[in-house]
Amino acid sequence: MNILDKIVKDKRIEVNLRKGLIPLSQLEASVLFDRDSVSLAHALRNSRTGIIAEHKRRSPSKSVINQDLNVQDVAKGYEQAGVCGMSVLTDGKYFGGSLDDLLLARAAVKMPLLRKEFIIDTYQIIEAKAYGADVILLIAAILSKAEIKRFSELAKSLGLDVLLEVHNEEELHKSIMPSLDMLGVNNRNLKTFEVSLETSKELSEIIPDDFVKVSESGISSIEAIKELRPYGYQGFLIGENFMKTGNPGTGATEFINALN
Ligand SMILES: O=P(O)(O)OC[C@@H](O)[C@@H](O)c1c[nH]c2ccccc12
Repeated sequence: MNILDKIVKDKRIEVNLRKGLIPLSQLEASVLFDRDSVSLAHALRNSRTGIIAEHKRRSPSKSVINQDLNVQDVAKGYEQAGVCGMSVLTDGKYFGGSLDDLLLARAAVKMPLLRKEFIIDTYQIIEAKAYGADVILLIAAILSKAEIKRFSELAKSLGLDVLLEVHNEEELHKSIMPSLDMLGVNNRNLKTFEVSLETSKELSEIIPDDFVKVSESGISSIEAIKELRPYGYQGFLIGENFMKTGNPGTGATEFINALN
């Protein structure tokens, strides 16, 4: 079984347990459930730099990245750096994240927050809203076309933006629909962990212009961003390159200054 299948298998068990712990009605009664979301797609369209910075403690491909930081400090550092939004990993088993990380980041900053999660059930979208997210990620590799439609329409009805992630042409063709705001091309193959910016370049041509294009993973230099911009990318999702340092906010500031 490849790692992605394993993650999804564990996720189904986890979500079923969560549903038993916290009923939907309780999530919907959360204070944050009525909060007006802020749009990441809008921020990216109006940005000169387009950086989305991620909070990621560890990953299956890298194991430990940085376990010593405080998510609120990281969030504030990113916001001060002037990033367009922050991605918060909420998967515990493989990435060392949690919904509490999302909640704490929400308490610390006003910028758009993306719940970075393997979403396989509508329950997780209600959770995302209840814990303060503005954006959800949907991964085409683990969803059917009908699920992408149902999940993205639910997210839109809650005022959330949707970032749909693809890795190849087939996933892209299956996914194009009006209920998506942003199309992300993951430069890392989630099944093999191989990283190549060529993936973003190749798929850019077939992404319709109505979507904000985001290039994800393996971006570690200003040059990479300059290389990707001519292909129409307005968003760049960066995790490890910032998180591996003692102060991710400083890393993000240097990056943004160099791009401006
Ligand atoms: O740390 P990187 O290489 O900069 O990558 C960030 C982000 O793109 C990556 O964490 C990611 C992209 N898509 C995902 C889906 C699930 C978990 C993680 C991811």
